[in-house]
Amino acid sequence: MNEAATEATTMRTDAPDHRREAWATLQAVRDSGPLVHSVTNLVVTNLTANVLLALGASPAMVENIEEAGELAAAAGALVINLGSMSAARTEAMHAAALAADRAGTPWVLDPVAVGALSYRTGVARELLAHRPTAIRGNASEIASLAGGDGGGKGVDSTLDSGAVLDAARRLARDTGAVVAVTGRIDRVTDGDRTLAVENGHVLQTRVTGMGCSATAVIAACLAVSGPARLAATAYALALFGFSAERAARGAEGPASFQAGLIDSLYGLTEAQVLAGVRIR
Ligand SMILES: Nc1ncnc2c1ncn2[C@@H]1O[C@H](COP(=O)(O)OP(=O)(O)OP(=O)(O)O)[C@@H](O)[C@H]1O
Ligand SMILES: Cc1ncsc1CCO
Ligand SMILES: [Mg+2]
Repeated sequence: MNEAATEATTMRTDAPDHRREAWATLQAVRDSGPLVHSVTNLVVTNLTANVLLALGASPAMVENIEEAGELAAAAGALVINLGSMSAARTEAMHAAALAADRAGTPWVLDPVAVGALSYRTGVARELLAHRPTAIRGNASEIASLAGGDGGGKGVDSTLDSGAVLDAARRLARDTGAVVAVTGRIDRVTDGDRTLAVENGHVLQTRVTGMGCSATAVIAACLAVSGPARLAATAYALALFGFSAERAARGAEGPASFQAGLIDSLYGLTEAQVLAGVRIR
């Protein structure tokens, strides 16, 4: 065998089979039904709970200071989403993230509109002290959280995910978190390795809370994944994006698309995942 052929064989042998692993991750969520605790925003709470149920996880939205830490310690994973802020929610976010870190509960930060609004930008930076397992945001949010000028229009991005890859890698190295930048192509990095997830549909930009729901799916996958956190984050985004592609085929517009996405996640089969997941 010549050198090039040997290398190709080695690469094939060493490369994880992302499609099979993505299916195994979905099966693990369905089998174990992890409890996913969310401190999230007022817009997306119901959608996020229904996405998690369709996936096979068990959602609980608890955001009062008296209970947030207790649940975070007991849960399989935690989401902290900055979409709706108040002094009381900030306190509950800190209590939940602190408890998760102490208990070893994987937790995911969704830095909604960070960069666009200064109060929550400060809160997001403080929350990093509780060592998030993953951070998922759009390109403007991730660039801003990494310390740059990310722009942003309220909760929407004004940048492309590919344009902020260096910032994402830096944020991952600085925090120890897996960083996922979503957009047409999702980029997932641990600061060293980077995966690109090519699943998704443009209709996702016409329904609120698609990013927030993607964050919750990441949390559910991290609850069952063990140490392979970079891959689990990419699988979550691929499963969610592929479900969106399937839903878009039968949709008449954003409303039927949203309903179809929940149905599509619920019904995903092994054959569909093996044919549809696109990660490189
Ligand atoms: N142009 C696009 N084509 C395909 N998929 C997309 C596109 N834009 C976003 N997505 C997908 O939509 C989901 C949400 O990503 P997005 O970056 O829009 O999040 P977000 O801005 O945080 O959303 P929100 O704040 O409304 O929850 C991801 O799964 C992503 O892959
Ligand atoms: C529209 C909106 N406003 C605050 S949070 C949210 C949901 C999408 O991030
Ligand atoms: Mg968002």
